[in-house]
Amino acid sequence: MSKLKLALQKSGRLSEKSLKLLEECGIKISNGTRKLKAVSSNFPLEILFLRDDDIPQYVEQGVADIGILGLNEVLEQQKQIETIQKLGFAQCRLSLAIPKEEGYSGIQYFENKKIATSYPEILSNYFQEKNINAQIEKIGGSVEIAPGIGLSDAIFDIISTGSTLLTNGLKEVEIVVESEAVLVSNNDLSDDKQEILKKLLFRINAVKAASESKYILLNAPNENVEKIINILPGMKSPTILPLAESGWSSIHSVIKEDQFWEVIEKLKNEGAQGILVLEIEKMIL
Ligand SMILES: Nc1ncnc2c1ncn2[C@@H]1O[C@H](COP(=O)(O)OP(=O)(O)OP(=O)(O)O)[C@@H](O)[C@H]1O
Ligand SMILES: O=P(O)(O)OC[C@H]1O[C@H](OP(=O)(O)OP(=O)(O)O)[C@H](O)[C@@H]1O
Ligand SMILES: [Mg+2]
Repeated sequence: MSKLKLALQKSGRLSEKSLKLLEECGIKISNGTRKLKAVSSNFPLEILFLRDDDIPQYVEQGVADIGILGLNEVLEQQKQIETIQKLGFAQCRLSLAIPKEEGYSGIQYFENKKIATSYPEILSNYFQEKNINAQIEKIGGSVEIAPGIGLSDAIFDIISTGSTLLTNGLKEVEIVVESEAVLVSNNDLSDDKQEILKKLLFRINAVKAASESKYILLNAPNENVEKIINILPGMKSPTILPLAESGWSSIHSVIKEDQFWEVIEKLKNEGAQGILVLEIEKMIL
């Protein structure tokens, strides 16, 4: 039976979380992660550990069938591969940043300026779109240091917390790309490999949905149940069970992580008590 070949970053920002995702999908990797190749003992998957920059090329050529890497790298390399799923980790953005003491009134600032970046393709496309003529200086890393040493006027690089910018006396002025880890695939997978990919995606989606949601239980006086149900979005509709104490009900539902605090606030205002919030391990929609 054929195996699906998955390329992961060998070591770096994506490695640990990529392996954790596989683990949460119930996929065991038998011979450790130190080697450059590993196989799963309970899923038809073979794993190749590579530099993340090499993944698009290997997936395009079919050396690997699928891969996990940052959307930023996928967009920069423009290979003939398909981006099939956002994975919800390694969130960052590709932004333009300038020395913090400089005034900034808009994208025209960059006209005739020199910008250091490891993402020249994305940046030159962006400037072309905005009709800006600028000089792009490609460098491999430590981009934030470039203005400070007189190599460039500005930078275009990855920002997450902004602390690297701060340390180097820079400020973010334009967000160009919002990025996160994605799953990419070769364009011509065989039918049996597509079947395996479908099974893998089913598991990934269950893990992802669960991590984006919480299970909520609360008690409420019966006369407020109607109002509370309207606040809870839920998967279908909430479960309502009578409490031993008459006139009270227990309500169970699922809420989205990003609506969480707002929903809790409203529930309390409608008389909800004993609110419990639980992690969900897997969620099959
Ligand atoms: N500060 C950050 N916060 C969140 N995600 C980040 C951050 N920095 C980078 N990333 C994401 O993680 C990916 C890998 O980053 P990393 O720094 O490990 O890459 P690398 O140095 O190119 O590694 P490699 O040695 O494999 O080529 C980036 O392409 C980006 O998508
Ligand atoms: O906004 P921040 O949270 O400070 O993150 C941004 C920094 O993170 C990445 O570098 P990383 O720390 O991975 O080191 P690297 O330059 O060796 O890749 C990126 O290249 C930025 O320099
Ligand atoms: Mg790299």
